[in-house]
Amino acid sequence: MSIEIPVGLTELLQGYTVEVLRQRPSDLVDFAVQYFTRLRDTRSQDGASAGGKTGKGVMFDGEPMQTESNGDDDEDDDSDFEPPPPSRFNRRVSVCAEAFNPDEDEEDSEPRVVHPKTDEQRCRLQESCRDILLFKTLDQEQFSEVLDAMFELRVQPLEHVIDQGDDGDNFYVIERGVYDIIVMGVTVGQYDNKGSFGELALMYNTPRAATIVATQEGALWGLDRATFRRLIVKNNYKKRRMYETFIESVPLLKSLEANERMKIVDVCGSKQFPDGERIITQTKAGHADNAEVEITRCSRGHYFGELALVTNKPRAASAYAVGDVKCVVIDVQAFERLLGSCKEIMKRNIAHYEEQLVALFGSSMDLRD
Ligand SMILES: Nc1ncnc2c1ncn2[C@@H]1O[C@@H]2COP(=O)(O)O[C@H]2[C@H]1O
Repeated sequence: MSIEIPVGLTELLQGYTVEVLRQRPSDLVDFAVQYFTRLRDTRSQDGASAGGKTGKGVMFDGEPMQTESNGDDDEDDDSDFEPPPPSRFNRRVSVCAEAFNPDEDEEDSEPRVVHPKTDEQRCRLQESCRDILLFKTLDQEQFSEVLDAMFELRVQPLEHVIDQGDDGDNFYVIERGVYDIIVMGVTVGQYDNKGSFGELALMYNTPRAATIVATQEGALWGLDRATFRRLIVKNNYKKRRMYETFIESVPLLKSLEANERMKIVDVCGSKQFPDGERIITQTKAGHADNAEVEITRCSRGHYFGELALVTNKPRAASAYAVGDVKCVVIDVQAFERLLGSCKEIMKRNIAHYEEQLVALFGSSMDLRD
């Protein structure tokens, strides 16, 4: 007898299973009722079918859980010096739950992975990696090792680069193409010709937290799990120590749990700007004569750049470095994922911005969403 599996059943059950593994509910049936009710409500609200677009709302309200090792060591066996580009169709399949402890990581003993590249490829790769925050704390030698290990990947429209629930095989940097981010069947965001994804499963040894689908033909650079862990995750460990005290002192982040703050450290990078350099550029029409007027000055522990992300509107002001400036930066997807609970605090600040504008210009701009 042949049994036909209905389209979508596997993804549906996989989504549920991933959430169970992440949240470990005490009652699986109650949890299933909540999970599927929420899924149905979200879909009917958005009027979208599975994978349909819903704008920028974030469904992901908890980070993947870090679990203890099950002692089941199924690491990739990357013993070749020049391995063929890892296949997207030959993925790690078991749910891996190793504990995160870079100091005990045995991957240090693995040989270096090198995918030879032409000069032209290396140029394109370097350009794509220029603004990748996770690479910002690498020293020159480590960065060069990362570039050596990366491999080129062409993707076709509708191709799933990552499926939610899978084990993490690679980290990806976008060279070009637009990619949907889908969580539990709902599109929660999009990468548009820049950025990177696929770090969470490799950092925390958890199943993939989202599905990533190419909406058009595109090009990516992949970095294998072993190299990612050996260089990026280990470096992040040091980064945690470096930024811990600073992040703890930022008033906005005080409402977060300590482990939530550490996740911000994991994905943040630092950027330096010389005196006078423009850090963000106003893209929203300003006041009548368009002359630039200083509204305020930010100093250590303050934040800026959040308004456009909270309101989904163009940048309402420019920011310039006064003296040499070092900023801690996170990208928009991490902002959505990790700072959701701080958004209310940020929104409260909008009233303050509006008051500043009224004081300066006699009227405010429409800053709200
Ligand atoms: N809201 C989101 N929830 C989960 N993952 C996201 C989200 N936005 C972007 N991603 C990326 O999607 C990737 C899916 O694989 P990973 O879980 O390894 O890492 C994830 C993140 O890099």
